[in-house]
Amino acid sequence: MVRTAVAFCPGHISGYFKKVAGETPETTGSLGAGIVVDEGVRAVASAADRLDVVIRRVDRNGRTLAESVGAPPVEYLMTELGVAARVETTCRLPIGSGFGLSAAALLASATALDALFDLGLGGEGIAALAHRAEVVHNTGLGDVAACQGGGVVCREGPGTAARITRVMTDETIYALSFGPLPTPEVIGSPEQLARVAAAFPPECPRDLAELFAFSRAFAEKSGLVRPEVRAALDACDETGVPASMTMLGLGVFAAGEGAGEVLAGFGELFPLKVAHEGFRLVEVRES
Ligand SMILES: Nc1ncnc2c1ncn2[C@@H]1O[C@H](COP(=O)(O)OP(=O)(O)OP(=O)(O)O)[C@@H](O)[C@H]1O
Ligand SMILES: CC(C)(CO)[C@@H](O)C(=O)[O-]
Repeated sequence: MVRTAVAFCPGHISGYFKKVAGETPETTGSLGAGIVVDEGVRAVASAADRLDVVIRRVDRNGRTLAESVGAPPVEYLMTELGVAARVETTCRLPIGSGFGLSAAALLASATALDALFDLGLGGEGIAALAHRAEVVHNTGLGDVAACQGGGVVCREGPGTAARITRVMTDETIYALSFGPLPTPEVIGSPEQLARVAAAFPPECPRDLAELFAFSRAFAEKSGLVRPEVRAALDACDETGVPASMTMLGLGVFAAGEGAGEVLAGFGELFPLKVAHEGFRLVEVRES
């Protein structure tokens, strides 16, 4: 009999953020706001005699578009937990493009490993471990905290135990990606982080409209907007579509009437719904 555990975690589009450097990974993270979206990462874990991670990106029909082996943050989870497993992750959205997939992969993988080995971590323990893995590997700051639940989220403190407010909406979010913007290059640069901090809006958005307004002002002031993103943002401005840049990726997210039509002209469009819940166990099966 082979026992496998399956878990899922939604992705997170960060609209704006400010790094908070604490004494420990647990007290390090970010303040900011974004949208937890219904596309994310599915992880399947099964016991193995060595650490084995396979990453798959698939199309809408489940056909494999790309596959790679190895993921240091996920391997870190297993080392910290003292377990060996094969973890296969699957996602539809592009990795490294501002959809928070490293965090989603960590939360889904940790949830699956916890269930596979009956570790009894609990939701808070899983989130704390995943957050530590992100911070240690410089692959994110606030996405794990955000993906503990759904909604339009505002994080008011660093780490997974800080205050987070969530506003639900049924609006469709349209996103597209022109390619990756390596997260470590930005959050590992004191100069870039200083510009980000100077651009940070201190208040939480009360609704989706304010999230776009605050995010766009942040994107412009932070100096992170690249030419390909600029062109798509200009097109949205011309048609009155609220839009901003996905942090941290070369991408755009928008909503409202005409958003899909405007962005479709720039590349592969990802229509997304706002997730109503965060990471979760899907099933444990013996076969
Ligand atoms: N789907 C995945 N499955 C397993 N590991 C992943 C996955 N996505 C990312 N990772 C791991 O996290 C590392 C950093 O990913 P990265 O932060 O660039 O992606 P992202 O989170 O999608 O981007 P962003 O932080 O801009 O939202 C990758 O090099 C990989 O090791
Ligand atoms: C730094 C970041 C934008 C990377 O996705 C995100 O982790 C956040 O909002 O803290």
